[in-house]
Amino acid sequence: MSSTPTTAPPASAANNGNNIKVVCRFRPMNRMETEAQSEECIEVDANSTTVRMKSRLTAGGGSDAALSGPEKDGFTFDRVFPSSTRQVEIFDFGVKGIVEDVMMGFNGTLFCYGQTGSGKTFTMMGSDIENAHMKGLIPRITEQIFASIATADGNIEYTVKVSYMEIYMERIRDLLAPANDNLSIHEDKTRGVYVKGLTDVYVGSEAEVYAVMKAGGKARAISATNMNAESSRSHSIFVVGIHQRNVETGSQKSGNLYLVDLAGSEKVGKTGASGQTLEEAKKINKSLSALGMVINNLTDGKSTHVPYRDSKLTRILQESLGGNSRTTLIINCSPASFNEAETLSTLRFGMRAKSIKNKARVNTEMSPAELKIMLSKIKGELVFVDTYKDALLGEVGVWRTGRKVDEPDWATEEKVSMILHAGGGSSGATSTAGNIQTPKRPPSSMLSPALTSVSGAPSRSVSPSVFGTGRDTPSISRLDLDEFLRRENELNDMVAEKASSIGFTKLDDLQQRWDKVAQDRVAVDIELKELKSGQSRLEDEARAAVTELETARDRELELSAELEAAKRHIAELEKSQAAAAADDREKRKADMLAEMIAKIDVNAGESWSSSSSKLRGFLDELDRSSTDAVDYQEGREIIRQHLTDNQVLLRSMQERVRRTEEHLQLYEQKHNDLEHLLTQRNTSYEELLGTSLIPLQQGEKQKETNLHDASFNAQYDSKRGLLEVETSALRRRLEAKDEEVARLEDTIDSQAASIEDLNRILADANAGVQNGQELVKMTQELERTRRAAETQHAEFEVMKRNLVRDVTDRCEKVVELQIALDEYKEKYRAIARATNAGAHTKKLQVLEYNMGQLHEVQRGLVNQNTNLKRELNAAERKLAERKERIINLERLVEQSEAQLKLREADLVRAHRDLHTANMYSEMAKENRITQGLGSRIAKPLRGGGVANGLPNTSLSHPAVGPLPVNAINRLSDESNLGTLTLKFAA
Ligand SMILES: Nc1ncnc2c1ncn2[C@@H]1O[C@H](COP(=O)(O)OP(=O)(O)OP(=O)(O)O)[C@@H](O)[C@H]1O
Repeated sequence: MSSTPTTAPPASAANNGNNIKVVCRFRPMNRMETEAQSEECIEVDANSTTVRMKSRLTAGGGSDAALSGPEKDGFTFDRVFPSSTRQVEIFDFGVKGIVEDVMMGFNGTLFCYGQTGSGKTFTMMGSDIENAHMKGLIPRITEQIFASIATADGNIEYTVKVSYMEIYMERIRDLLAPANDNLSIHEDKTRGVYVKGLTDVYVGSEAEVYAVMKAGGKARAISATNMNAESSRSHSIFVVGIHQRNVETGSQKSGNLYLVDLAGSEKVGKTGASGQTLEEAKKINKSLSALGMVINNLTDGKSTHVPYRDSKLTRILQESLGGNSRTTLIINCSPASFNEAETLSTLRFGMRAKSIKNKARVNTEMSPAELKIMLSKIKGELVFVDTYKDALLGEVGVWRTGRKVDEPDWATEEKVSMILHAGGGSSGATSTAGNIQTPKRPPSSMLSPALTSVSGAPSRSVSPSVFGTGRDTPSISRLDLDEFLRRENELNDMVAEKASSIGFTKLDDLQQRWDKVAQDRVAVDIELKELKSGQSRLEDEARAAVTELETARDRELELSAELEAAKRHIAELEKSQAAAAADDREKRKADMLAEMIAKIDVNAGESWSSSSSKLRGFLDELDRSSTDAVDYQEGREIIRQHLTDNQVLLRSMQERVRRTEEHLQLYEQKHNDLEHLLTQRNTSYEELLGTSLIPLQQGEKQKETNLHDASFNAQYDSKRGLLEVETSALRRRLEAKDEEVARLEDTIDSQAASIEDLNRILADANAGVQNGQELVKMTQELERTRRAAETQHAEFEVMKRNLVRDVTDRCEKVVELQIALDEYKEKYRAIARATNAGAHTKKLQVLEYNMGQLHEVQRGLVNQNTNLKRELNAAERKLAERKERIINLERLVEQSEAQLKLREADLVRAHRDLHTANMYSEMAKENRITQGLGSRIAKPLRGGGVANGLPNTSLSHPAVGPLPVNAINRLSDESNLGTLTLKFAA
């Protein structure tokens, strides 16, 4: 029986032609996106077919003008489902039609594409198969299939089989027999592309399908990434094959439904993939780019080659993309701005895929009767064509001989048809299935004008599943094609065998590596322990050093404070010493001055004061004598006495005047000397000027002379200025002295005058003792004298004060000099004392030395600490490397263990299969098959509807009788299959 695809339009193609149906689904924002405070970056149109990106990321420049195509107008799909969409809505819109098509004998594909964590698995499987709301598309598809069977024509017998595989790291793994992890892809004319050796499990109910799904799901490669706690690391493909046979006519149809959950494309930076997950990510991204390339080449209208063979995924999906399949693509996206770039890329992928055109056909196999009818029909057509051709050739032959064929004799289809009917030939239309007649060619005499026989049969079109697109190898002949496919399959087998044998050899290697790894691990553990103890020792040392350092720092701080206090104390002492010294200095100065002045007054001051006081006493007495009646005799004695005193005073004054005059003379002398010196200088200058003029007149060395002259003049001027200043100062002092002398002379004169007056008064007193009137006169005279004496006294006081001030100034200077000398002496003594290192200095020195020592210790400790830290870092680095190595080794060990477990499971399963097979072969031999058919045995289900289309509540098995419920118990013991809802008639 041959399979003949027919070209009836599929149910789901009503609105969509043969294009792939693309729906877009957005999931709700997840926790990571909410935490990143992402915003919704998309907006869906009211008609739910177009989605726009809100941001300007969609174009390079960002302005609206820079945008074009879908980036500007939005991405339009068959339907866009927002985040709030329920699973059932997706199913109703995107999937139901495909299942109907598959039930009609079409191939169907449903696949989910999108970035990692975008909800592909959620869409395909759902979060809970048993939850009516949360279950995904595959469970719903399963339900629909069995529901369809339940309502199908009772003459139709269905068999449903499922298989489950994944493409992990570019290897095809049978999820129902995970040990088969490197299956090869084959292709032949009738089956198209298929995976050789993939386990098929016949199922009779949804529960059985779920059990298979669960069993296979457990074997899937899943890892946790930053983006998804359960990220699929492989492309999974669940295949449901539905075969139907009309028990009356014997015609058969079959459709395969591919349910593909692609692994998510991922940016490794975001997912944080490393090590194994990084390798997986690379393979995933590679196969997804191959998928992208296939879609590009299918849709760009230019490419002549579609690279299906570039990856296992595209090779398996070859029929689904541009081939014999009804296909729905669900693109899953995140609505969050956090994943904007990925969403945009997914939308672009969906847009491209939308323009892929498929050529879906019903895969039907006719019954022998139908084939016979068709054969006879074709044969009749063949006879007609041959006859018509012969007639035409005959006519052509006539024309070629140059004769004419009249129009009524021209060969036409009608005539040929009439001739055939007249001759009893059949076009096949009259044949029946039971009585097929081969149409006979009419005798050539019936054909005009001459017939020649040329025969040929139309060739079968090339298998659409392989070359349906006419793109891959358009010119290849059928024989070449068969040879090519045969060879390719052989090679694929060889490759798979080789890979498996390598796998087994690897097992031994792995065992050895495991042993080595275990040994390494022990060594590493020991090393690790040593390192850890070394690390803790270092840490202890570091801690001790830190404590020591801290103590040293504290001590240093204490000492610093002590030093500061000592310095402060010294400064205060110095300050108070300086203040005391200043006080002392002032005091000493005052004392010395007083002493000096006292010395000076001993001679002059005292005599002046006593003379002054005596004079005052005399004057007082005079006053008294003017009022009281005084004894003239006594008065005369007193006056004489005063006179004598005054004469003594006068002599001393005269002596002083003489000394002053000597001084003056000395000054005069000095002045004259200076004047003389000045004159001499002037003379020498003039001489010099005279001698200097001669070379000037000679006109030679004019310049040097001028310069010399100028410098000489400058020197001279400055000297002269100095001398003049000195001279004028001397002059001023001379004048001051002159004035002083003049004043003294005046005083002396006035004193002399007063003495003369006194003498005269005395004489008068002596002469006119007896005359009272004379006494009065004398009193008046005395009064005058007294006043004059008072004036003199006052002047004398002024002079005395001036002299005293002058002397005091000089003494002050002397004293200051002496004090300075004393201070210098003291300093000298202090320096001497300092060189002897006094106790205080010693203490300071000790402190400073201690400080220096402490600094040294601190520096040492800091260095030690740095070294310790460096060592610690190195140790930690080493430790981290060891840890990483251990982790790698452990990972290797885990992988080896997993491989071993798989191999073991495989072995156990093989044993069990062998056992079961033996058992069934025994049972078959004894013709005692009553129950326990393995799930690899077909379990035909009869359509639940009656032939006239009315529903029938029982499904029947035509031959075997009641089918076992536990057909797939082998796959999942724990699955609660329940009782089959479909009945199988005996
Ligand atoms: N429409 C949705 N409603 C609610 N939760 C969803 C939806 N879509 C996805 N999720 C949740 O998001 C998480 C990731 O989804 P899922 O595992 O299906 O992503 P994925 O695309 O298959 O990722 P990967 O490619 O990494 O396998 C899951 O916890 C899932 O339950």
